[in-house]
Amino acid sequence: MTTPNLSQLKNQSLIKQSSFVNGSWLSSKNSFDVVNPFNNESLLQVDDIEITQVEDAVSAAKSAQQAWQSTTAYERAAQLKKWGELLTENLDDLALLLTLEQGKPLAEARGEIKYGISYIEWFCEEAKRVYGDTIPALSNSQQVIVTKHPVGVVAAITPWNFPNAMNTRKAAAALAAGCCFIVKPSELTPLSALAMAELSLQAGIPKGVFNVVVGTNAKAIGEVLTTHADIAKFSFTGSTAVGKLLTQQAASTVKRVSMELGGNAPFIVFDDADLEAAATGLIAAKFRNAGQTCVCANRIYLAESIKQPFLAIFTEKLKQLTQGNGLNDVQLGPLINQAAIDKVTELVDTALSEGAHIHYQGEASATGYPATILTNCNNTMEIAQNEIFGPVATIFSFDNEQSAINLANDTEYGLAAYFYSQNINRIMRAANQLKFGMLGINEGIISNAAAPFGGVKQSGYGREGSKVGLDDYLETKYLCLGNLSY
Ligand SMILES: NC(=O)c1ccc[n+]([C@@H]2O[C@H](COP(=O)([O-])OP(=O)(O)OC[C@H]3O[C@@H](n4cnc5c(N)ncnc54)[C@H](O)[C@@H]3O)[C@@H](O)[C@H]2O)c1
Ligand SMILES: N[C@@H](CC=O)C(=O)O
Repeated sequence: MTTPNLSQLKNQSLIKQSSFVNGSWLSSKNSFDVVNPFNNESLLQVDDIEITQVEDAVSAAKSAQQAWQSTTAYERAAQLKKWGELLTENLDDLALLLTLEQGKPLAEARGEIKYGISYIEWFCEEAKRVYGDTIPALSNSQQVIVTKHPVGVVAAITPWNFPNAMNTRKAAAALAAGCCFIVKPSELTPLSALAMAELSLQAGIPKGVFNVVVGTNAKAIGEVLTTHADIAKFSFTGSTAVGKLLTQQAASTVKRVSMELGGNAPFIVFDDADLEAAATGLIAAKFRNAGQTCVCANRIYLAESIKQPFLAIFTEKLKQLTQGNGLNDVQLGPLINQAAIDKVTELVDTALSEGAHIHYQGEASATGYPATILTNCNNTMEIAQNEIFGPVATIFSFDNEQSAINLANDTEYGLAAYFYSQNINRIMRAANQLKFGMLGINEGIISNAAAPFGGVKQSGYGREGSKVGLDDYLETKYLCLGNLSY
């Protein structure tokens, strides 16, 4: 077994132990441990930011805002490009750091870093495409022009499950639009964000433009970031429960708000599906990051007529996945911490008491949860209405197309949904009726910087990535020029 250790990083300058504000590394009185989820050992102690230092970060971003928004889109794009290139040069180290603090297998960590970089690459191009409008006027003596402007300082809070990409997806859009940015990553995975800050410094991004505040007092830090009058926009990725609270807080100063929240994705296999392709898609959609992904399949609806053959193929594929230390050749890493294991255990135990059966269960490492298939599930079970966030596939069945769609929509969430069918008419009927922001149709992996990522219902609002991804960071101004004579 490989011994997890930060000393394995080739570029030791990526290992940072304190918040990054105004181009400098802050020190504070208290510190906290960043723990490797595979063995629960401390990787590093990181300074726990003081609240006055979070306020300093806001002041730094505010001071840098005018100069940053006065740069041309081409200048901002060049700086972002350099940042992205440095992330690429350090891809191996960033992936190792990510696996050490988050646990996902190294191959997935590499994939996440590339995915994170793809947002930087995308937004440095989109920066050059912030267009306005001219609109036909009400009279010949008028000209009507619409211009776009950065909203101002942006603050963000991000989760532990994608410690790189959830930061670049927001930061690259904000910086490209001309907004200075402060992010509070999860206290469970601050090291990836701090390594990104070091590379922003090396890329020459001016001080105050990109700031990272790390600390354990999420509530107090969150209060500053959601209520400070000098922050114009707040962007959150995390659970729906915390998102609701932060939305309320941000209302006190009427901030622009984006919410990328939890999901409860249905995965429907219709009777005309290619079963082999559907089982491969389900392995990807369910077991990516050991099931700890907002778009992970959470409820698997199988047409009664294909249930047994599909389960046979799916179970065989699942048996091939190995679990353990993400630094070794495994497909399933640990869960993030004991609380996550306890939550999955409780959901499974409750489902069993409500009538579910264990169809398959693999072996788990001490800090993982075994890959599990539960059959005989129904929508009234607690496990059907909650994000499992673990490697547990819950199997439901249906007898006709409309009931599958109705069951899939029977959730307060609306992030992603998946379905497999080879009938184009059915595909269009289902696509039109499913109430989700993103659909994987005969596809289990939908992440793409060029596509609009986001949900409906209690999965939030706003879209990240794509040609609309800059909109949340821009104000629209209407200019009505009158009394013209020409
Ligand atoms: N929709 C998306 O794009 C997307 C992407 C990734 C994760 N998620 C969701 O994130 C959740 C998993 O992440 P998590 O467990 O880190 O979520 P979480 O909501 O517990 O925490 C997210 C962030 O919020 C902070 N936080 C927690 N309580 C806070 C408070 N009272 N005030 C201010 N900040 C607070 C945490 O420190 C962390 O940085 C899942 O629900 C998942 O679906 C959604
Ligand atoms: N997996 C998502 C992030 C949510 O967890 C993505 O692909 O962007």
